Amino acid sequence: MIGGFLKVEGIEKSFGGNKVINGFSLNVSEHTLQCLVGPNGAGKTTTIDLISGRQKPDAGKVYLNGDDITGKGEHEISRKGVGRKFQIPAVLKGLTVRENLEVAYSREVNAVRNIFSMTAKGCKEKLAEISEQVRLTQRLDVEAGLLSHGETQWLEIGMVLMQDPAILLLDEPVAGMTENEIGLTVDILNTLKRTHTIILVEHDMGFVRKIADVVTVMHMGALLAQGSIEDIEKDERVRAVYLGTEDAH
Ligand SMILES: Nc1ncnc2c1ncn2[C@@H]1O[C@H](COP(=O)(O)OP(=O)(O)OP(=O)(O)O)[C@@H](O)[C@H]1O
Repeated sequence: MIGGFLKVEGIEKSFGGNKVINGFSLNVSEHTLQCLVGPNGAGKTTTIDLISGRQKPDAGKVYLNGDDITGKGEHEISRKGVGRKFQIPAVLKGLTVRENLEVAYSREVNAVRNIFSMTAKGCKEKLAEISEQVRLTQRLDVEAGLLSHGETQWLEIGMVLMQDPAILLLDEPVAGMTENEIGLTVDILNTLKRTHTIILVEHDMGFVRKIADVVTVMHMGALLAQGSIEDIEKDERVRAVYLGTEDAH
């Protein structure tokens, strides 16, 4: 499919009379990694909330592969293939990495599953493939509570992948990681984007430069600019909103 795998059209959201998303639109093509950047309070996380169903838009539309998912519940949107990883890990610390991945697989719900993947794989095969993708093959029998911060984040990505998402939403996945872990995350994401569609909220432009196919800049709940990282870094309007903030590195 060319373009428009996820379409957000003119969404709006207010909290207590304060309009934080103001007619924002987004168009994400299949098998691309699109980074959502912008200064603090620009509305990035709220946008992810509106796509994933955690919040409902006051106006506008959200389509996944042509299917109108606007205002639907979080679970229904998740079943339709929107996989979300939160900033705070939700792994079960007393279970091993393998068990966490198995639990994530069994959470996957009924007949609608695999709607986007033509070859439904068994849990074992899938677990082997995904643990390889998130660099945890050597750690499968380790208790999740003993993992490093970076490994915990990768396990969470793996758990979302076990549910066969059509699109993956990641909110600041490298926050708190070491340089080495960030480097490995770059490799993981650059491999994943060949087979997955990913929207990633990020502050660190150095990281964005290494992974993004398309960069979308939000400012005050609206689209400020969109393009390749080179275009974005040259854009005077983008420079102006980042000027004086520590995000611009
Ligand atoms: N549930 C909520 N209730 C009230 N205000 C909210 C709520 N969620 C977000 N906001 C406000 O909406 C605005 C946008 O917040 P949001 O978290 O989406 O921005 P962001 O671009 O992700 O910022 P950051 O980079 O700091 O995470 C902020 O002013 C925030 O305080």
